[in-house]
Amino acid sequence: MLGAYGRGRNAPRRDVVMAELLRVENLSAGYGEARVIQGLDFALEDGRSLALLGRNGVGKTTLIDTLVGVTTRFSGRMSLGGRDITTLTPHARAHAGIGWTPQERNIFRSLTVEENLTAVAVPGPWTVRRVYDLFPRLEERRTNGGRQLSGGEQQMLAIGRALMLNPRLLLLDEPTEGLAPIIVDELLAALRELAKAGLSMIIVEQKPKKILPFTDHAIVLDRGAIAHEAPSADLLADPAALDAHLTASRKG
Ligand SMILES: Nc1ncnc2c1ncn2[C@@H]1O[C@H](COP(=O)(O)OP(=O)(O)OP(=O)(O)O)[C@@H](O)[C@H]1O
Repeated sequence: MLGAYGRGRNAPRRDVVMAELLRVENLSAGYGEARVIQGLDFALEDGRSLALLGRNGVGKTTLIDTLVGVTTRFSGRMSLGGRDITTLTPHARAHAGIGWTPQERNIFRSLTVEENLTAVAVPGPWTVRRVYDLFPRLEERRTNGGRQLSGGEQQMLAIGRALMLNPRLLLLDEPTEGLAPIIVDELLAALRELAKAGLSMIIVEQKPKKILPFTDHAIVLDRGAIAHEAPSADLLADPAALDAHLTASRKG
């Protein structure tokens, strides 16, 4: 039987199995003795992007921080490109390919924009030139110090710095939080471009409609567990169901 696109010589191969990039198994973690995320299982294919959704305080940041390696892990394992990274230090995970822009936008405030980008560079497809093409504002501000930048420019620089590490997986924690609408639009356009270019990403966001249009898959967290997961397009097509998943409280 022919698939929906048929199987002519140039028809897209819909049966190609993509390589798995990230696998998380039975992951429980938190801070000190407190368990915040519990028994999480999910995987992400290489070149795909994941929207991590959920209300305040459900554990989205804790999951990101656990992937980075800065929480207390109680159980479970994580692998990146088939390599077990569960017990690696945050530094070693960065080296293994995990890029991270935390909510606090970690940039060197005393360095210029360009120094921020070159200070962390690892050879690969992402160069200062390519970061400037993605964020033209940063090129205009290349000699400005980090503390002279607006909140939006700092966020662009934080993402640019993470890209300069040429990560295999980019983790973005609420990249548009607290920014002016025009900057939010610019940032979302850049993230859409990154997704289109096939960069693997996990993006934390409170407002799903911002990122569902360009991510592949979505997970809704509730009280530290996966309450729902679906293709982003399915959630976008059914706003009532999405709202129900976001507001529902898990029983038990
Ligand atoms: N450093 C910390 N030490 C102790 N508990 C923490 C710490 N950070 C977060 N928590 C707790 O962990 C729980 C989940 O917080 P987390 O920041 O992961 O949620 P979130 O879904 O990212 O929410 P938000 O959108 O508000 O950031 C909350 O109850 C929070 O109080």
